[in-house]
Amino acid sequence: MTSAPMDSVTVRVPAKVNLQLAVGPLRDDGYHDLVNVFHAVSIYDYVTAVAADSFSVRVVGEEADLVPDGPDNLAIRAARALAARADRPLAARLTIRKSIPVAGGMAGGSADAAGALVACNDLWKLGLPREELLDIAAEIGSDVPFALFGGTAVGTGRGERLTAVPTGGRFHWVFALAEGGLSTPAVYGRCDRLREARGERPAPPKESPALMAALREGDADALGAELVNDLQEAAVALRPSLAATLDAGRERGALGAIVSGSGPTCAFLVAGESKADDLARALTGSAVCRAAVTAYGPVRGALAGAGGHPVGIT
Ligand SMILES: C[C@@](CO)(OP(=O)(O)O)[C@H](O)COP(=O)(O)OP(=O)(O)OC[C@H]1O[C@@H](n2ccc(N)nc2=O)[C@H](O)[C@@H]1O
Ligand SMILES: Nc1ncnc2c1ncn2[C@@H]1O[C@H](COP(=O)(O)OP(=O)(O)O)[C@@H](O)[C@H]1O
Repeated sequence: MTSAPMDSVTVRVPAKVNLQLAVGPLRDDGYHDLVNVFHAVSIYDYVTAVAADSFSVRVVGEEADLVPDGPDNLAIRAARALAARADRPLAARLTIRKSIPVAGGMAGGSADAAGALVACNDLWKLGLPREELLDIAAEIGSDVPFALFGGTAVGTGRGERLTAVPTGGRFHWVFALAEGGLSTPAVYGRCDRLREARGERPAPPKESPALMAALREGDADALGAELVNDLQEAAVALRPSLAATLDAGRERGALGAIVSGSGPTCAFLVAGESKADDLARALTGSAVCRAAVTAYGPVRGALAGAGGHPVGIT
């Protein structure tokens, strides 16, 4: 977090990829119980809050035109919820600088909500503690608490109840960005229907011990083999071209290839930085994606600088 001048606060918030996304049965409230292993990666949105007499939001960046600038914007909802919790007027000028792909399965909207919470908490000098910010975050969306938390963490319940996961070292990634997004509820819905059609009754989701061991040991080969996403089949059913994107990464030596969350971004785990550069170059020149970018994880969440981040993560 940087604060210059005094009445302006900028917060950097990371994207996520899901290393394990185990989806349980549909609950009565319309959500699914999950074991959601989140991993924060070095693709960032920046949220700036500036002191003002009224409230306004500006979104800038490559896909800014795809982001709602009204009450549906998750950052606006977050700022509003924070002001209500603190019983103070909603007054600030927010600027959201986007690099996280929109509706890409990398939780960019959640990142902006987390950024707005931390930036406004600081700008308004509310001093709300980490636990209270996490609580407000969970009201905004299932993925928002993790954008505050960062690092690598297991989310249970809807994905909002977090426990940090220890990791050994840094993992290198390539993300193949797609043209156009996928709707998260539509992907969950397709997952349910595919299961119903097969007569499947999903078991309660369980953490993968092999994945946890690979993370602890910093073993990228083992991690690549253990990546799993229960939403992948549904995302590919809705966007069949993703099968070729995943294949393209596998054929070019990725240690693991997976749809990120509800997609359509595809994530490739690779053996190091230079392999990431090579794969990103190869995918960028191919027809299987709009663009490919490199990143590493784990990185800190939006609470970094507010005393909330796990130690030892950049
Ligand atoms: C799939 C995941 C994986 O991390 O993220 P994305 O890949 O979209 O970023 C998340 O579960 C998305 O979390 P988020 O985008 O915050 O979802 P929410 O706003 O809470 O819910 C949007 C909708 O997704 C579905 N949903 C979400 C979470 C959950 N545990 N079960 C669900 O069924 C519900 O249909 C819900 O109405
Ligand atoms: N600040 C925001 N940035 C991006 N999308 C947002 C934002 N606020 C609300 N949205 C809405 O949330 C939807 C999902 O966006 P996003 O969080 O980027 O993707 P995903 O849920 O796939 O990770 C978008 O289609 C958009 O309409």
